[in-house]
Amino acid sequence: MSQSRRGQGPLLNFTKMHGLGNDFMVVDAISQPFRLRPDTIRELADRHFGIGFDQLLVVEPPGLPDVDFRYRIFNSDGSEVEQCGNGARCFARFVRDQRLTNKKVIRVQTAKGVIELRVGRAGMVTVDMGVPELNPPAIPFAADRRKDIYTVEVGGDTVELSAVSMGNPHGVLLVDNVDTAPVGELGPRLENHPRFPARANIGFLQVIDRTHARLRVFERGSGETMACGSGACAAVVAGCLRGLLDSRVEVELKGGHLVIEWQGEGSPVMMEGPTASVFEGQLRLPGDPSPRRRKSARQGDAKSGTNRKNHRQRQPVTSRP
Ligand SMILES: N[C@H](CCC[C@H](N)C(=O)O)C(=O)O
Repeated sequence: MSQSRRGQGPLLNFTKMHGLGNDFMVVDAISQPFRLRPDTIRELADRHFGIGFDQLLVVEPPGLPDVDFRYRIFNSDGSEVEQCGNGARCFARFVRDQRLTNKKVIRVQTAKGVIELRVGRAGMVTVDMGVPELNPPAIPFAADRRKDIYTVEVGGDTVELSAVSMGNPHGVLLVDNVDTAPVGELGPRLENHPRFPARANIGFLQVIDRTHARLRVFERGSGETMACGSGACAAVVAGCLRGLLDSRVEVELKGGHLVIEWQGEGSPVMMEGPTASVFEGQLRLPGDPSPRRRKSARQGDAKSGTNRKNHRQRQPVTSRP
């Protein structure tokens, strides 16, 4: 955290967790006030100057009658997103470790719908990731009609990919060998391709046989990660649509294996995998302006709007009242 931003604010308790090396800072925003600006999230995500994580996961009180918690997800670039599969498994373990619930079936509200987390033995968690969305406008992906395989022009090359939403957008390419796939070169170009107006997570899928696959994912807002749960789900959907995979697939990612099941269109994708809790920490957040400065700022605002720039500052991320 930059020297000038060193915290004078409140202490924030957090837990560092991962799902197959896809790592998270997890915050209970029920038992403690939570307020982080996107630029602070970026600083905390830095693996040299901050805590270091792929995503920040926030536990909030439920916003709907039939759910247990609200689940918010922020990429390391500070962007808030709709879904994180590996994070959902860690979320389930976190809320039980923190005694926020003793349920083994936990319903959580995400930005794109409700998902169900089932806690198993030895840190294993199964997630009902919901029904994949294949209609281009809902992904979102620019196409005149829905196809199983799209042709996309990128930087003078033509690639074929499938487009799937698991609540978050994914493009999935078929490759002969993930070890030699152009993840670093094609990943960022497709992540930011204009046909993905909300950007996208880009999966590179190698089919071993009808029940085994290998996958690397260049994630939207975080770059290549050791594993991507929603990416594994999207990749199995894409492989099934292409007639290459059966309904139950073991997906090998850099950080380990997930089991993905999908019975076909209209049915939910089920993901099973491990969770790990690494350490607990405390962080002193950047202080707000001192009461005196804050008062003068208010006066400034009240007086002449001289602090108008303050109104333009991007709103901090705060837990819902
Ligand atoms: N980068 C993703 C969010 C995290 C997804 C991934 N970590 C997972 O396990 O699903 C996005 O912007 O949609």
